[in-house]
Amino acid sequence: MESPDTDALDTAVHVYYEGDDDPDKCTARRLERFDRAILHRRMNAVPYGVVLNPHAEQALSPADAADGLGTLVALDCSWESAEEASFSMNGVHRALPFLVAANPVNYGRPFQLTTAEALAAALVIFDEREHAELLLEPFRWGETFLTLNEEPLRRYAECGDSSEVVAVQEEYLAEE
Ligand SMILES: C[S@@+](CC[C@H](N)C(=O)[O-])C[C@H]1O[C@@H](n2cnc3c(N)ncnc32)[C@H](O)[C@@H]1O
Repeated sequence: MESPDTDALDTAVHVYYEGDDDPDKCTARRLERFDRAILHRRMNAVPYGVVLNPHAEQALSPADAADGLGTLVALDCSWESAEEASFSMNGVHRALPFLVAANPVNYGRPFQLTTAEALAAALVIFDEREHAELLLEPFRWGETFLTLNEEPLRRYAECGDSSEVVAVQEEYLAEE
């Protein structure tokens, strides 16, 4: 698999890597290996951006693309250590709306996405579908994530702000 032409990608993808999860299953390390994301092992090296934080009060929307100065940040750690206090990076913190995981560990489970799935979802919401496809290319289940969430992702990407995203999300939650 070739490295992507990074000049063609708009949003820069960064990950703060805590390294407490199973290294063989870790999606952040695979993103780094295939030049899909930049990993940081020190918190003070993480750039300012939109921080994907499941504890954030506000849902991610297309309106956040400009606030993050073209930078997306995820925290790669185990779910056990992903408590609120771990998300101390500087930036605009946002939670992803209802989406389901496609990875074999959590297939079909809502909200608890891998780092790669979360970053790809944010890119689609920021209208960077091709970038999301490239990011997920190194994963067997990558395309499945986009197919499984095709409709909600398209609808979230059409929203104007966070409250519209939450209104769309309510429809999916009501079906659960
Ligand atoms: C807790 S780590 C788990 C990583 C997993 N070990 C892996 O290999 O991908 C997943 C990260 O993806 C992002 N993420 C996942 N689900 C999210 C959601 N619903 N809202 C916001 N960010 C989310 C967060 O940055 C979170 O810390």
